[in-house]
Amino acid sequence: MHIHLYRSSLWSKGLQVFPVVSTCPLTTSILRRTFTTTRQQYKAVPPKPKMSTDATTLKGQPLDKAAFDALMRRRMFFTPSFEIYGGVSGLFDLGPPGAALQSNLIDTWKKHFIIEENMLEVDCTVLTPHVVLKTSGHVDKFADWMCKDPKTGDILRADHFVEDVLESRLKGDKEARGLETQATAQDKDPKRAKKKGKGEVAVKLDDALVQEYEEVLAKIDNYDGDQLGELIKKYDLKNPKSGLQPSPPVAFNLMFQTSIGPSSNVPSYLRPETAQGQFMNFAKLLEYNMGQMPFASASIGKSYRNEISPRAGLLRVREFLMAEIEHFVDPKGGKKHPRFHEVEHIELPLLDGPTQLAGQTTVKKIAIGKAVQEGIVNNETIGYFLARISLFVEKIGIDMTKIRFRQHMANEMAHYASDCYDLEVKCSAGWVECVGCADRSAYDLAVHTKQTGKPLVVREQLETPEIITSWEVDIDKKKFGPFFKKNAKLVESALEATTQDHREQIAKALTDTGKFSLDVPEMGKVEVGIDLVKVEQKTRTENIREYTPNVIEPSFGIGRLLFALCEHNYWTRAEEGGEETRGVLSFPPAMAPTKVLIVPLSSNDKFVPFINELSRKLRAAGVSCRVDNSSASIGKRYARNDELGTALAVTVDFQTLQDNTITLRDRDSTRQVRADEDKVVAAIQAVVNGAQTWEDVEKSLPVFTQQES
Ligand SMILES: Nc1ncnc2c1ncn2[C@@H]1O[C@H](COP(=O)(O)OP(=O)(O)OP(=O)(O)O)[C@@H](O)[C@H]1O
Repeated sequence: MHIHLYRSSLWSKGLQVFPVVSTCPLTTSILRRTFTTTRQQYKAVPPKPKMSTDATTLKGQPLDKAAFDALMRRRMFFTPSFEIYGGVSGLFDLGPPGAALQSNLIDTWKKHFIIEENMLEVDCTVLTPHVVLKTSGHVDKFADWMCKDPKTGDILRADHFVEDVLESRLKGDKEARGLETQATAQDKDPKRAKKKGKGEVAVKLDDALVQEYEEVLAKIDNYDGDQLGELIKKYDLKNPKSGLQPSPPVAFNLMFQTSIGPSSNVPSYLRPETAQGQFMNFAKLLEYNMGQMPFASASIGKSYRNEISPRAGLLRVREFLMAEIEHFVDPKGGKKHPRFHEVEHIELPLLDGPTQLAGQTTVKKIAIGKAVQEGIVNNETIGYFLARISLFVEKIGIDMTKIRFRQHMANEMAHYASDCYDLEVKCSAGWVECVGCADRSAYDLAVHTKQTGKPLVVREQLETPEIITSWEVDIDKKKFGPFFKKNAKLVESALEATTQDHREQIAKALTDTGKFSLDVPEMGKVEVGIDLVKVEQKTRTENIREYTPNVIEPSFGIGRLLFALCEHNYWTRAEEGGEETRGVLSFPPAMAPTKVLIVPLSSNDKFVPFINELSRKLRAAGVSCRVDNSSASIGKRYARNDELGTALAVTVDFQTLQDNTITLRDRDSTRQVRADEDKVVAAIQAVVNGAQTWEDVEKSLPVFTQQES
């Protein structure tokens, strides 16, 4: 979650733009596992210690990252795009289970947000003209800091570079201290122990320096380019590849530029977020909503960012799916939310800005109602969405002990935002921002209104009329038109878009000098005389209140959630006393890529009509199923599907042909029940739609015991 800092801290700075091309074929490692075992013998076992990392699996085992990654590739959850040509860094395709998991995630998202909150879903274009993104500030300011290795030419994202080197030094310090303790305990010379470390990796640091590094890392998102440059110099941070300090950080704009049409004269970009399309349609959406406020629009679609250093699989890529909500709210009255009372009791793990500024990462568990009351969260609407985000990630199966809501620090926050909390999820790659939830204030609607002269505002009938005093622009059309000729409309639009403060300044300039200077976006500075325009303060009675709504924006990265979901639901089991372990992905049934595996005992033709009929019934019930009639043993077929996260398995055997009974197996416990086909189909439906758990099924249908080998 480093981009916001640099992007936001660049809002007021000039940028240099560097093209970055990076290709990096991804290696594929495949772990083959074979086993024969019985269902009673399965149990969670830790993987071989040499492969362990700090991260843990669903069952608290140390995460065997290599085995997890191999499973993701082997079962084709996702795969590098264009791999037969060597791949392109930061581009991935989803395979069948990954695509199905993504569909289920989106489906749950739509139900949880769009349907539950009556949001207005839109689907806007990816291609976005230059003027839109220039106005929104992205052309000038949507950038990260990058530096270059003077010898190897490596392009490094500056904050990642600082972070990586400091973390590696801290790791080395820990190792050196560990070795020292070990050596002291064994009454050996600690210096000898230290030598066991590799270069920088096992060097003991001063206690004060350790504290300094930890403080820098705690607020790594809070530094701008100059400050990152200073850190590189101060701590003499070197690229391990060359042993040299990289060049001072410069800003790199992350948008992909293109042009629309054959003449290439309409510059445009691939959108870096879906939000702008929603803002473009604000006035029509408000009308569609019959002028009623508050309301929210929502959009699911691809966004594109030319990331400096894509890494960690799906976590930082150059093309990704976003699900974004723009909730439009009246800024008057503290941005209350009509349904806040429904969520105010929900406790959320919050890491607020002041805690981070103090160099700490302590999370406070606090009811969202209290957090809003105490001002830890700025307003009810943002609080409401934080709670709803938390309920959503719980529903899809994220491990709730591995989440936190981290507030942006003042420097990190975009200048238009009054508050911003990210949902961060702990993965093997550390804490990863999966959802941003920002209060974008009136910024976007106001800048687009100013640029286009189209009022993106709400007009509200007032119960009691208001007496308003305001600065009004009075144009002498007879002189104005002939004076500005074809540019008259442009100058008039720029005048109409001026704020009250600006008009007051114009009035003063007219009184003092008889003229004023006006910025017209398409023309630059234009001088206007008092003979053409007057600006005076007038008083009127208003029956209508006009305001620009504020926007609260929950913004979800679907790929990051998908990856976190896989990691959090992964664990391994093995036969008792055996060496072999196998992966299981324990997704909640509603998220499972395939709900049911159908396994005929053998390839005997007699099973075919029954299997066809069972598949038809399951499909008719809206339950996805796959038949595995391969020649592998039943145990192997189950194992393959445990790795795919398939929630349930039905076995069809010779007894089925006699009495129409089938067995139903639960992926997580490997336990089975046996009952009449219709009863099993009903149980499957109940488990998949969340009406029953496996325990409920075992209470209502006879338990069945059989070997899985
Ligand atoms: N390069 C990326 N790859 C995958 N997902 C991304 C990427 N950039 C952003 N996202 C997702 O989109 C969401 C909203 O985008 P936002 O602009 O808030 O991210 P960000 O703060 O720029 O992220 P980061 O700081 O990690 O680059 C993020 O929470 C994240 O889930």
